[in-house]
Amino acid sequence: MSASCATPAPGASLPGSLLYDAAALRAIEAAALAHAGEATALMQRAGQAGWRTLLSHWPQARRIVVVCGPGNNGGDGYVLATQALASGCDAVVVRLEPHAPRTEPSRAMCAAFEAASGRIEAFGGALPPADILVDALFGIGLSRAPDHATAALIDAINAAGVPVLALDTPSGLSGDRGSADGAAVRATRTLQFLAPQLGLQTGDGPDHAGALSLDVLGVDAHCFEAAQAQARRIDAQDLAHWLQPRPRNAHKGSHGRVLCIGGDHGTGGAVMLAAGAALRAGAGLVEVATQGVHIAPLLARWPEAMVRRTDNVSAFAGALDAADVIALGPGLGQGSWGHALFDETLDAASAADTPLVLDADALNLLAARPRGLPAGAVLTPHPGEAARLLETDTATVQHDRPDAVRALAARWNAVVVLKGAGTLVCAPGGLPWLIAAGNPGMATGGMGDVLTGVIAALRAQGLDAEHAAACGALLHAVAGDRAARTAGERGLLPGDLIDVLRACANPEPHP
Ligand SMILES: NC(=O)C1=CN([C@@H]2O[C@H](COP(=O)(O)OP(=O)(O)OC[C@H]3O[C@@H](n4cnc5c(N)ncnc54)[C@H](O)[C@@H]3O)[C@@H](O)[C@H]2O)[C@@H](O)CC1
Ligand SMILES: Nc1ncnc2c1ncn2[C@@H]1O[C@H](COP(=O)(O)OP(=O)(O)O)[C@@H](O)[C@H]1O
Ligand SMILES: [K+]
Repeated sequence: MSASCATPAPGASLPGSLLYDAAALRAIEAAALAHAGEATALMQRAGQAGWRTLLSHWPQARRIVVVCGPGNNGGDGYVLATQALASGCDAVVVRLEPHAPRTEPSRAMCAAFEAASGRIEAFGGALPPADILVDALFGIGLSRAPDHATAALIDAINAAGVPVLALDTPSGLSGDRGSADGAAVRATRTLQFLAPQLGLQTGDGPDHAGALSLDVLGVDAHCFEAAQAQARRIDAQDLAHWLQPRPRNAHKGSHGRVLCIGGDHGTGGAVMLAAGAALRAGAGLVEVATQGVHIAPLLARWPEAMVRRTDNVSAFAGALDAADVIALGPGLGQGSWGHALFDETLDAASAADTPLVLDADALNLLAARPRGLPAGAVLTPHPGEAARLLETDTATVQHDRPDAVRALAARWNAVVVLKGAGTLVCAPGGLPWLIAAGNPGMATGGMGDVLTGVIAALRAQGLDAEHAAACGALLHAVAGDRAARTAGERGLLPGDLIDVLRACANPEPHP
């Protein structure tokens, strides 16, 4: 195979930044306390950072209502409320009766607030009038679903119709998993402390966390060495890491040959989308094996593609042999035609060690008839397909997306792209990648087919399976964002992404 995109050498620096879970944050906190001493000092810094964030985003706010919980997250809230009072604002703390402070530092911060004549109100079903609400109910110490009374308080925050600034975590959301077991605050902005949490950026995380800020609370960089990262976050800036300018001496053979297989009767568009995306993402040659009826429309749209009619399987054996990468699944269906192509393709790819990208019905067929995959296969399930591949249900996958993607990669010994808000990409035993791009306009039929073509094209251009999947999911999401910028998210079509793929696949090189 060719190499017009290069996988970084082992040991080379990787793009992006690290994301953590609560256990890692506790480890950072412990390291920080071992050096900086007082827990109250960190809490002071957290509350002050909260106040600075509030002032910079809502400088006009005068009536500030801080909802405090029983732990140290509540302690941060008392510090913020005390700062607000000192700045001449009207600051009120609201809490549930059982949520009086339970930790030493939060008791001290509550006492300081009261000593500054701060007012504490018990929540009786309605919140006082406010210009902004501060959510200091629970942070990383959330240990169970909120009970009835707490859920009523969270509902009141969400119904208040004013901006909500969450401290550390939107209360009720798991910052580890990106899901909530019950009521959860929907914040306008979340100020994270010490290090960013993975759960705020995948699944339900983005809808609950809103915009994200981070304050490292002045903690020394070496304290982060104690923490085990949970994911590596990449965004549009990171595309240039993989998509560097091509060598001037390149030829079409340098960029690999992709074979897209799929498109049973009624779903021919899927394989056309995959093929078009593979072309626009830079594959040197794209061949399509599909039902004969789709060939004319396919060539009308993509005359650059080569086509193979596969009314019977033996008709495309030569294409299987010639391919550098095979993308199997878009529009494949689960009928006898799809079954036969699935078996034939997996047999051929296993015998020749040809890289595979499996999507859609190829994943459903795989789940129904499990078999080993050739090394370096990429699977691109949405949560429903992921559930079938894990023999569970979609809700269980979405309840803990980081766990699901790791389990899928281990179960199938393949690189897995778990699609949806905050797409996660994981190689067996590896650190997942979090794709910090994409938008709900992409929740339209056919978007996944485009992703399949993009990943296959990058694989054909020389990236290894993990990097082709990570870079491909990122490129696809960045194209989705670029296409949405022109006319909005609603009505965004897979073809709109293909139209902008080329512009996104040629980023300015980093200086
Ligand atoms: N990690 C750090 O270094 C720092 C932590 N700070 C703050 O401290 C927070 C963590 O503090 P804690 O460990 O005290 O945890 P939290 O304040 O997040 O919550 C734990 C408390 O809430 C209770 N609780 C948990 N789930 C509940 C539920 N569903 N219903 C009712 N009660 C529930 C627990 O029993 C415990 O009393 C962080 O999120 C952050 O806001 C900051 O003060 C500064 C530094
Ligand atoms: N809310 C969202 N935020 C970001 N990306 C999304 C969102 N919804 C869908 N997408 C992306 O759009 C694509 C949809 O793929 P898929 O569900 O397989 O669609 P289809 O099977 O119709 O082609 C995936 O890449 C997914 O990550
Ligand atoms: K909170």
